[in-house]
Amino acid sequence: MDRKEKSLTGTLIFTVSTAVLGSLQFGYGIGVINAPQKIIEHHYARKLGLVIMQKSGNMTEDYVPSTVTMYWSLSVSVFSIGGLVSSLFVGWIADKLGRIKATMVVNSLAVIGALLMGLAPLGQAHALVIAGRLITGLYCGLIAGLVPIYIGEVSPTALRGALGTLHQLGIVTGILISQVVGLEFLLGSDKLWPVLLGLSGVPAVIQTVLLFFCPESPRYVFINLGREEAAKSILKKLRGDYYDPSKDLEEMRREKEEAASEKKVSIIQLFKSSNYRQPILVSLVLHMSQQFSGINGIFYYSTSIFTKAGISQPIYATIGVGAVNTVATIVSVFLVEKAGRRSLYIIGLAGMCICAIIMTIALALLSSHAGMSYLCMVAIFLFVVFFEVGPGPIPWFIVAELFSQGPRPAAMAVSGFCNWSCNFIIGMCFQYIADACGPYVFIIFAVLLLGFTIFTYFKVPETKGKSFEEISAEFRKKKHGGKKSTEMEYLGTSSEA
Ligand SMILES: OC[C@H]1O[C@](O)(CO)[C@@H](O)[C@@H]1O
Repeated sequence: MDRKEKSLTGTLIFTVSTAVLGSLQFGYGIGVINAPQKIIEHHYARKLGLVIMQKSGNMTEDYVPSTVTMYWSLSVSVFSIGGLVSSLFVGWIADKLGRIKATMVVNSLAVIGALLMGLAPLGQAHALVIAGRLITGLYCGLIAGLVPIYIGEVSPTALRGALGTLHQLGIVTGILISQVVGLEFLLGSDKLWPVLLGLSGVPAVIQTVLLFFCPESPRYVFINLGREEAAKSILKKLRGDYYDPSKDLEEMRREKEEAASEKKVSIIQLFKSSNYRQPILVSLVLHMSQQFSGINGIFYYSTSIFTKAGISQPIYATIGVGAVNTVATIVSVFLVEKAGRRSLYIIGLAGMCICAIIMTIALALLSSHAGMSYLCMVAIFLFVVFFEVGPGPIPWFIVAELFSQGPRPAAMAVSGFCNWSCNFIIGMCFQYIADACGPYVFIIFAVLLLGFTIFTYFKVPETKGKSFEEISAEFRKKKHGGKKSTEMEYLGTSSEA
């Protein structure tokens, strides 16, 4: 491997750090709504003129009227609906405006959403928060696709996985920040919750300013716009003055020629063409496995799971989950270029499967055996660690690796849509399944995780350290010469880089 290919230049670090401000905001949007639930529900009730305290005997008890619960549920879930809808437009906006301008335009949604939520107490709070969450969701659906596309296209091959993992690191850091600042004695109070929700627009403003100093994706400039000289000077900026970009340019030139015969690939063509059938299947199953691993069962309901498991300070245990999640993702940044995507994915899923079984045993024996609450807590922490080893970060960037410039944006859109849909399903159903299955809820995820592990073993290719061209060349070779055909045949000639 060319040593220079691995070197991180100041411009590359600056560019990728600017991009992941979008991921940070996505994470903040996921996490921010958990802690202040009670406080905001009370605010809605007061504004709506509904009584929220009830006297029972000598005690005054909390009572949340069903209208308030309905508005609250909507405030939470409308975010995913926004993400689900907008994720389908990622490809269109990324190609229409380019990666940088698209991100700038999309940032305006983040600011509008934040303003609506931050100013909610001045009007009909519930309506403004719901509208703000919807617009923030629309923003997140787009940014969750734009960031990995852009990072994948500016990164050198040898660092594509490590830098791609930074998207997930941004997400988990955003979740952790929102958990901490959402504590009641910080911003999760009756007075400051609008600031807590409104803060979500700040990274978008900072990012928009910084983006003026970031180069456009060289692949977009060359392959989509046909400006070879401009792409060359961007590559020199990103890789350093002494870097010889001829190899990259040659690779892009071939990809451009292919793209010319291939034309733009729409979402429908992605499903129709047999060339894309296998990679789109792998992409969708990976995103499904990320969400149906049950990770958000933990993230959305950890406080109630910890309470059931008998942990005394559940809120802090939840923040502990956020912290462990962040540390594990940092470790993953360093592992992904060493161990490879495929092996980390298999280890991650299999590890989560074992943890889900341990969690089930611990929850089932909770009342009869001392110490089970600690076993349960350890299993939850390890479940999260295994998630961030592979299933957390990899689906976001491997889709960009499995497709060339033509179908990449459409593939990202469909995969993002799949991720949001599965996330929404878990968010809506987990509590009902947990109520129905009691301590056995995680058995369902253990079974799914086993299935996903087997699928990964047989179907997911290794992409570490390979250029798009190398990947497809290797598989063409295997297709024609090897005894055993491999799953990578599907990259086919027309989807090559
Ligand atoms: O770190 C956990 C978080 O990561 C995601 O899967 C995104 O990659 C979220 O859905 C989840 O809340």
